[in-house]
Amino acid sequence: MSGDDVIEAVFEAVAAATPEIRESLVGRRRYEAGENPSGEQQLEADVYADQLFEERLLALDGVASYASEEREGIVRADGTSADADSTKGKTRAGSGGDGGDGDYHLALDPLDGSSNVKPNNVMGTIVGVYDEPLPAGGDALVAAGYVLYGPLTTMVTARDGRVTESVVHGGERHAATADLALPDDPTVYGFGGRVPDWTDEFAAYAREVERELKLRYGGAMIGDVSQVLTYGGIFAYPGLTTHPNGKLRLLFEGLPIAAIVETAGGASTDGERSLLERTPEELHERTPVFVGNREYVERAESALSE
Ligand SMILES: O=P(O)(O)OC[C@H]1O[C@](O)(COP(=O)(O)O)[C@@H](O)[C@@H]1O
Ligand SMILES: [Mg+2]
Ligand SMILES: [Mg+2]
Repeated sequence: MSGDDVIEAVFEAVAAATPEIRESLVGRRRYEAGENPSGEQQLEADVYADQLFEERLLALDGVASYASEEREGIVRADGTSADADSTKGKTRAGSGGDGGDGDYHLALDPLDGSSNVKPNNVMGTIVGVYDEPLPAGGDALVAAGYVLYGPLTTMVTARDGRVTESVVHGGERHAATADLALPDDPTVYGFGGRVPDWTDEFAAYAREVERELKLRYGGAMIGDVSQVLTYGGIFAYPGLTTHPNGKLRLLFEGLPIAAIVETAGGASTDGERSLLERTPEELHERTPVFVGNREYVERAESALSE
């Protein structure tokens, strides 16, 4: 199986699981299941989606391992697992012992914005396809995609320098926009974190942006980034005075979303450099995230360096 075929099979399997994910929410909307490795409350829906994707994706030829925001360690296709500590600071040479025959390693946020399930607002699924054992960096990210569970189910994928949006119906993708690009005249912004926890530098930047763009913030990164991809603008979950690395996870959220936005002609930063230049030291490492039109990303970088 060629690399392209494996990536296609991964996206196809993610799309095929979406009717079951939507259906699963009916009975799993309110029940809390524990905490994830980042110390956040998990819903039963988070756990269900994680298990479903693990099962479906590890069954694909060419997939060596699976990691997700909802579990501590990595599961390999050969049935072995590695805990998060044993992956810390690992050397990235070769893939021997990292999952058997497959060349691809998947990092998923099974349900992004799952706190939106209770109020019945949008949420997503994020997938990053890496050609090195996890935790790998932007240079090893060969494809990325997300599903948005909104009034429609849509899927956006980035690979080979192109971003495609599809409508998913009955678990199958129907191409809607073959070459998605960020609009040149940005109109929306969405910033996460409590305003009192913003740094002075970020607050000053936010004041400027507020005067130029209109607020669109829904509490699921995928929904907020979809606003930016559609209308142009900037999404940020900045470092906070209380949490300098913000909330979002580099491997599961920051890198795939940066790859999608950059491929669509936009830019990303952690405040200092493109997220795609980063390699996480740890599986669940957090990072500030800024994605959107280049002008707004560059202005964020200069505001934060003051
Ligand atoms: O509730 P807040 O602080 O606004 O945080 C919202 C952010 O948290 C997230 O929900 C975190 O993702 P998960 O739901 O996958 O943990 C992002 O999607 C979103 O951008
Ligand atoms: Mg998330
Ligand atoms: Mg999640």
